Formats: sequence, C-alpha cells, structure tokens
Amino acid sequence: MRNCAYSTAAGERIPVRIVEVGPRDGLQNEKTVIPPEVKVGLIDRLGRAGSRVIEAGSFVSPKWVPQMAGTAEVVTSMDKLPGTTYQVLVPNEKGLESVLSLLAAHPDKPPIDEIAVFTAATDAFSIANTNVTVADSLKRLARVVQSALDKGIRVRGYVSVVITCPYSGKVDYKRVRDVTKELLDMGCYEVSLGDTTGTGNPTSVREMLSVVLEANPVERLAGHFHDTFGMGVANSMAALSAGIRTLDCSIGGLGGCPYSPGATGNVATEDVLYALQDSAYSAPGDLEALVDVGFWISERLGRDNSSRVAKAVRARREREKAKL
Ligand SMILES: CC(C)(COP(=O)([O-])OP(=O)([O-])OC[C@H]1O[C@@H](n2cnc3c(N)ncnc32)[C@H](O)[C@@H]1OP(=O)([O-])[O-])[C@@H](O)C(=O)NCCC(=O)NCCSC(=O)C[C@@](C)(O)CC(=O)[O-]
Repeated sequence: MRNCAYSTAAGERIPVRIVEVGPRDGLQNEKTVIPPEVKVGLIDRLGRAGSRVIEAGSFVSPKWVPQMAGTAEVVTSMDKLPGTTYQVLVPNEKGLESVLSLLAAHPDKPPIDEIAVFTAATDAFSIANTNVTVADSLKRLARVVQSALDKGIRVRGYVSVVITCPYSGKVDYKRVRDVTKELLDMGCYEVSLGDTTGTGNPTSVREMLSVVLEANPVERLAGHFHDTFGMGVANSMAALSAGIRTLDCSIGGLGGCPYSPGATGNVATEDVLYALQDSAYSAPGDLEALVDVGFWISERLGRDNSSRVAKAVRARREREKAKL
C-alpha cells in the first residue's frame, strides 16, 4: 500500500492519523435514500484504499437522521479489515445498547471497534442536534462513556461548533476548552474539535486551539473541519502546526451536518492527503485509489465530487490518456 507521503532526504516524517468520516458525517446529510449495499461498498473501498480509521455509521434516532437507519446491517455486512479501526457514533444509552447487542451477537468477529459520542460548545446547537443542553448532554454522555469503558470499548468524543454556532453566533472558546476537558475527564481517549459550520480560518482555528490547549493535552485532540468557506485544508495545516496529529476528513468532501444549515461537507480526504505530500507529515492512504473511491460514491449519489484534488487528478488522467 503506497503512503501519501513520499520519502525524501528530510528523514523521518511525523505520522498523522486520518479518521475517515465520509460514511457517517458524509452520508448522513444526503437527501436521497442510500441502500445499505452502497454504504458497505463505500466502507470496503475505503479500507482497501488504505483508510485506517473509518466512521462507519451511527446509532441515532432514525426520526432525527433517517439516512443513518440500517447502520447495524451495514456494519455486519462490511468486510472488516485487520489493522483498520471501525467506529460508530452514538448519542445516548439506547445507541450504546444497539452496539452492545451487535457485539454480543458477533463475539468471534466484533463488527465495531469503538464508539464516538458528541456534544457541542453551545446550548442552541446541542438542543437542535440532540434535544438537550450541553450540561444535560454531558450528564447523559458520562453514563454512556462509563458503560462503554466497563465493556472494554474505547470512546472518542466530538465537540461541535468550536468556532461559530449557526444559531448563536461566535463561540466562546473557553466553553470549547471546558467541554473538551469534561469529555476527556469522563474517559474519551480523544476529542475531535468540530468546525461544524466551516466558518473558521487559520487565524480563528489557532486562536481557538490556544484556548483549548490551556486545559487539554494536544495529543488527545483532533481537528474536524468542514469546508464551507474553502478553508478545510488551510485549517487542517494550522491544526498540525499547533501540534494536532489526528484529522477528520471525508472522501470526496461528502456531507454536512443536518443541524447546520448551509454547511458543506468535511474537508476532502484527497485534498488533505495531497497537501501532506512531500511535507514533514505522513498519512496513510493511497491517493490515486481514494480518488477513485470519491468518484465512485459521488456517482452513486448523483452529486458533484467536492474534492478539488480529485478533479485535478481526473483531468490529469484524461490528458495522459489523450496522449496515448
Ligand atoms: C439524541 C436523540 C435520540 C434525542 O431525541 P429525543 O427525541 O429527545 O429522544 P427520545 O428519547 O424522546 O426518543 C425519541 C424516539 O427516538 C428513539 N431513539 C432514541 N434514541 C435512539 C437511538 N440511539 N437509536 C434509535 N432510536 C432512538 C426513541 O426510541 C423514540 O422512538 P419512539 O418511541 O418515538 O418510536 C436525537 O436527538 C438524536 O438521535 N439526535 C442525533 C442527531 C444526529 O445524529 N446528528 C448528526 C450527528 S452529530 C454531527 O454530525 C456533528 C459531528 C459529530 O460530525 C461534529 C461536527 O461536525 O460538528
């Protein structure tokens, strides 16, 4: 498997972990119903193209996010590759119960390795997304995290709207810092900081991180940048410069958040891998193969591929073919 960073005389590269959120964050916002076999096809192709951490779906209320119904079928049908971590998002104890029943039903081949829980930096977003304030969501999540840890399941955390909230405007970064700390203190191994609206730029991302880092170790943070204003790659690089070593990305730039009107998908996986080429960082994933995966899923969804790099690679391939 080729790695996106090529070796140079510069020596050892700093490994960056990429969490591929396309099958969950990407697909959850799609309007058309996506059959489970397409979701499975996407996850399997991502794994074969070198994605090493894949968020495969979510166990949320199908009334709130219909597109994620059927996650149980998806995770029990996918080809779970050794060396790849598969996670699902859960909002509450009911979601965790679904995960635990699946694990109990498949003791020899657990379909899921870990879960992710989520809250927000503002009450307005938390209520829109999960029907409870941030304080109430943290109480609920503390129970979920403890139960998961008791069963030996690792838990990742998300904080949404770390820069701007679509309902209450500019976010107080101290709130991001404190909510992040609560998630880490309750046992999340890592917290992913979500610029849900994609309004951040490298300056605001750096400012936000400097406040969050007052109370949280950088090695337990991840960056999750939506690309609404085209800043996803720049913000990812700013996060790496601040010491973050895990980035969430979405193949083909799929997605958006159902509770962040107008926000586009996460920064495209292909764009981040291209930005890391020949840099001080290395990340897993075969860029050429991932470009194919991005076009494969975009075609199935009848949508444009949002990755600038994928489009440029396709254009280069067409030029090369024309020369033959
Ligand atoms: C949290 C709730 C459930 C509260 O929703 P609620 O309506 O307050 O919950 P409830 O307990 O009153 O239950 C309502 C119904 O949902 C069912 N239900 C309840 N829980 C579950 C469950 N786990 N799985 C399946 N069904 C569930 C429950 O059984 C009941 O069914 P009924 O009796 O009416 O038939 C709801 O608000 C919800 O599901 N929200 C999820 C919203 C969501 O998925 N948002 C997108 C993910 S977060 C995100 O994208 C941001 C992130 C992470 O990517 C980072 C970033 O970019 O910012």
